[in-house]
Order: sequence, then C-alpha cells, then structure tokens
Amino acid sequence: MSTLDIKVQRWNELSESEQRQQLARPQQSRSAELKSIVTDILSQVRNQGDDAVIRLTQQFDYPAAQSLALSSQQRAELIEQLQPKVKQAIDTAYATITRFHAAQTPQDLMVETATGVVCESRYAPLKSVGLYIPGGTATLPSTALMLGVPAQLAGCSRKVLATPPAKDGSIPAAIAYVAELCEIDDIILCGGAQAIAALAYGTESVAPVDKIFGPGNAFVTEAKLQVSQDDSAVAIDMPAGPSELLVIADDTANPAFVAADLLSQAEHGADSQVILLTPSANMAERVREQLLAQCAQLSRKDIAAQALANSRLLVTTDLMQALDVSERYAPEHLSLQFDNARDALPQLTRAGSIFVGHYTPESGGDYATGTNHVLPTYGYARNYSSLGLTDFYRRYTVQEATADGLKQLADAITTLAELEGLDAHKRAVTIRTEDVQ
Ligand SMILES: NC(=O)c1ccc[n+]([C@@H]2O[C@H](COP(=O)([O-])OP(=O)(O)OC[C@H]3O[C@@H](n4cnc5c(N)ncnc54)[C@H](O)[C@@H]3O)[C@@H](O)[C@H]2O)c1
Ligand SMILES: N[C@H](CO)Cc1c[nH]c[nH+]1
Ligand SMILES: [Zn+2]
Repeated sequence: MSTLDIKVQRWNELSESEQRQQLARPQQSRSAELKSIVTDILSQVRNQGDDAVIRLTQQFDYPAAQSLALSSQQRAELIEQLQPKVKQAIDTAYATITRFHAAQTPQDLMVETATGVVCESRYAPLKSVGLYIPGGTATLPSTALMLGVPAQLAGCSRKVLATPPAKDGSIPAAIAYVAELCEIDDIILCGGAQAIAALAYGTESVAPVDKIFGPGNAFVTEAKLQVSQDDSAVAIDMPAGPSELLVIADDTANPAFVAADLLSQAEHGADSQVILLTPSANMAERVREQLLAQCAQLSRKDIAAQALANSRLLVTTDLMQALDVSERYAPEHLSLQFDNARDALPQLTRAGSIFVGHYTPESGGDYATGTNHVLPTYGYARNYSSLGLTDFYRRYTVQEATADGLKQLADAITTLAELEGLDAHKRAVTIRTEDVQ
C-alpha cells in the first residue's frame, strides 16, 4: 500500500480545466468499443435466444452453463443452506426497506378542472419487471432486496430476477431467500448485456418484461441504455453504474470515520470514485493517512487501491464552497460529516442519497436504513430520481366531460384547433356541441 499515492489539492489553486478534470468520472462510460461490444451481444441474443445467452454465460461466467432457469427445487435447496444469522439480517433489512417504501404508496387523484369536466391521475403497477442483481466481483443480495421489495409492494404481477452465476454455476443462498421473501416468480442465471437482452427481447425460456431495473457494470448500463432506445419498447430505471461517494467534512469530523466511508465505496470496483471536500487542510491530511492505513487491512485492498487512484482529496475555502462543488459533481452518495449538517440540506438537491451527520455511514443505506441503494451515478443525480416505489408503477390520466362540461370548453378547444389548422380536431367537438340544447 506504500505505493498508493493520494494527493491533497486546493480547489482554488486549480485552473477551470483542472477543476473539471478533478470532477470527471473515471473513463468508463460510452466508449465506441464498449458500445459495439454491447450492440453485438444484444443482436446475438435477439437472433439466437437462449443459445446465445448460454454461450455468453459460458464465456463470461460459468463455463459449464447448460440452461438459464433456476428451478424451484434448486431455489428451495439453496434456502435450506442459509445461516440463521444471515436470515435474521435479511429479515431486519426487509422490514426497514418495506416500511420506508410502503409509505411511498402513490395516491390516485381527481380534480374538477371546469364545471362538468373531471381529470384523474391514476397509478397502475407495471405488469412485468426484470430485476438485475450484479454478480461480477461481489454478489449483492442487498440489491435483490432493493428491487424486490418495491416490486412486491407495488404488486407487479410478474417479477423476473437475473443474476450471473459464479464460475461453479452457483448463486448465493441469500439471493434465493430474498427472492422467496419478495415473491419473485423466476430466477435466471445470466448476467451482463446478455441478461439485459434476454429481459428486453425475450428468449425461448424468458418472456420479455416491461421495465428493467438494477445497477451493474459498464456492460450492463450500456445494454440498458441501448435496449431503452431500440424498438423493444422496454423501459429502464436509470443509469446506475459504478459506485460513488462524496464526503464533505470539517474539523468536527472523525478522520477515521471519513476514511472508512470512502473505502466502503472504493472497494466496490476499480472504477468506483470517492471524493473528500473539506475546508480543513489538516483534516484532508489526516484522512489521507487513514486511507493508507485502513486500505491495507481490506480483503479487497487491490480493488480499493485502484479506485483510490481515481479519487480526490480537495481543500475548499469554506464549507459553502464544498457544498457548491458537490452540487456541480452530483454524487450518487453524499455524506455530510460536520456539526449541524441537517442545516445544509436545503442547498443540496443534486445527490442520489444523502447521509447526515457523524453517525450515518453510507453503508447503512446500502443495507438497512430503509432507503433504496439503487441510485443515479455518472452525474445523473442532476436529473434522475433515486429509486422508489413509484418507479414500479405507471401513472396515467383519465378525463370525463358531461355535455355541459364540453360546452364550457368548446370555444377554447375549437379556437386552438383552428390555430393549428386541424379541422378534424375542431369537428370532433362541434359535432357534439351542436347537438347540445
Ligand atoms: N449505482 C448503484 O445503485 C449500484 C448498486 C450496486 C452496485 N453498483 C455497481 O454495480 C457494479 C457491478 O459490477 P460487476 O462487474 O461486479 O457485476 P455485473 O453483474 O454488473 O457484471 C458482470 C457481468 O459483466 C459481463 N462482462 C464482464 N466482462 C465482460 C467483457 N469483457 N465483455 C462483455 N461482458 C463482460 C459478464 O456478462 C458478467 O456476467 C459495480 O460497479 C458496483 O459499483 C451500483
Ligand atoms: N453502494 C452500492 C450502491 O452504489 C450498493 C451496495 C450493495 N452492497 C453494498 N453496497
Ligand atoms: Zn456499497
């Protein structure tokens, strides 16, 4: 770890282009090569169905793969193996996540917009959803909870979970247990772009879904973006890629806590990015020392060290400037480690999820505070929402007018139709109002 070189830099001493560079995400996103690899995988699955998915699973994940589905007997056998302590932890997380998401149940509404005219906003659960659970470098049963719980609460009638098998074909018992708790209908053992293609287009053994949810690596994210733009008419939740954490800390923070949090996201993958913004040069130096010391103790120290190479320790003039820089970066996770941190919330609206105060570690939200850990990355916290219950519904509208109600609006509608030169639009109104006494 002695070779790990993390520099502390002063924000105000950087030129504009250096500042931009500091806030750039690691080279991961839509390179031409990545796009073409994914396009090729999607077309293989579209043309050859299960055969292509199995072949690609053999290539990337499980060399002896022969089929995609996990049978209900295999699911039950896996659940049998689950350790009681793990089952208990999952039950606790299932309860908190359920509590927070159930409170988000959307309400239909009806408004009389003019006398005799009512408009409604209604919600219907999506009929079939695909839930992608990453399984490349770490298996993530917690992500199965984050997707399974809202899909279950919304009442989506078909829920398909896709996750890549390990080299020996296995998946964690914990994922099977979460699938059971959340009433997942089918588990398919495949990952990457081929899993996204199977969910979007369907194969002999997987019927296509209406919307695909879940985070993943660059192949998964690119595949989601491509299928959402082609003619498959499948929707996606958001671009949720490599993990990011931005911590804002002042001298009231504990540098060991800050470093532990930064490392908790750095260990996700070499392409994760973690950033510290602090008005205190002394705090930046102490966090740097802690990062070196704590990183060396991690089982995934090599991965975390690679991520730290994309990481930044930036000294700002004051806390206000740190808040401004965070708004510019729009992190997936934002941790506020300074006293009275709650007071800063009104100025911070561009983050996937915010962790307030010294005793709210980011990993709490990853597992069990109750919030959803599927969050926009790559700066999409500027315009994408964090995953919630309403993402598992479609909102649509209804309107109904009485004969008198239509008469009330007839002038407005016919005038606007004339303005747009659309005679048939106008006639659809006048043909009715001319009959009204
Ligand atoms: N933003 C969020 O909400 C959130 C939540 C959890 C995890 N994550 C992120 O999800 C990611 C998970 O990534 P992962 O790799 O561990 O698992 P993954 O399941 O996303 O990817 C594994 C798959 O990638 C495919 N793949 C690997 N190498 C390939 C290649 N050379 N060509 C084509 N396909 C290839 C394989 O099909 C494999 O099944 C991490 O970056 C983690 O930070 C994000
Ligand atoms: N931090 C990840 C979201 O970016 C989610 C996760 C799953 N397990 C642990 N962490
Ligand atoms: Zn995490």
